[in-house]
Amino acid sequence: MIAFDNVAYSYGGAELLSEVSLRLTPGSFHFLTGPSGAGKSTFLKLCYAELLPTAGQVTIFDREVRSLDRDEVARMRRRVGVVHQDCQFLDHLPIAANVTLPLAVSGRDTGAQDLADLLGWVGLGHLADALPPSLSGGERQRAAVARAVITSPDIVLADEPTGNLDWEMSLRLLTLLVELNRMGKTILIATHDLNLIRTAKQQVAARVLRIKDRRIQLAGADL
Ligand SMILES: Nc1ncnc2c1ncn2[C@@H]1O[C@H](COP(=O)(O)OP(=O)(O)OP(=O)(O)O)[C@@H](O)[C@H]1O
Repeated sequence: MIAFDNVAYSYGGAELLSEVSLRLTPGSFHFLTGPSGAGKSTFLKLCYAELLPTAGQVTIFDREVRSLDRDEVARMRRRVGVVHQDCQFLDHLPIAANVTLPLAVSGRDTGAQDLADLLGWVGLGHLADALPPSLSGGERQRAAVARAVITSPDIVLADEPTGNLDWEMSLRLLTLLVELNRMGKTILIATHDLNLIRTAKQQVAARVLRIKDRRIQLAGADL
């Protein structure tokens, strides 16, 4: 589904990531962990061609990312839902409009019932008309999950989705991501939160990737 072959990435200076070779297979559940500044967000951006590797090959849905033209990148991105670290909502639009934005920009519509079902699933049915600044951190993150999955993506990437949440809210968010995985979606979550990883591993066969010394390795069972 996503394959890295001997990938390196540098923002211009020294390499941040080197010799990264790994596969995210369909239906898998991965965490990505590592110290602040290690390159977790950068790795996620390589997974949806927001960044192109400076060496090696990244293949998404069987296509090497450098071979994709602009339309093909746009089509590929509809199959990858991203929960961004800072949510990035349009504050003047209600939550319902923010959540459906990825469909609206590609000229598609959402059935009212589908939208109501989706907002109900993330526990925001009562906040469809609310503006983003009035939501709590946990509500914003759940809206971000709804927005990431409105296009029915095959893969969901989440960048520190529980970063500012208390434990109860973190668990609620984790439950949504585990449910998505049970629906067959491939999940990758970048997080510092080792408790979240341990809790997830009791619910799902999650594997843990760790960035260390610019390489990404599969962590042992100790996590
Ligand atoms: N656009 C950019 N230009 C130059 N350097 C960048 C850019 N984006 C990120 N970096 C640097 O690359 C390094 C890795 O950043 P990245 O955001 O991928 O790390 P991270 O592991 O996600 O960190 P955190 O856990 O703090 O979010 C950092 O040192 C960062 O300052």
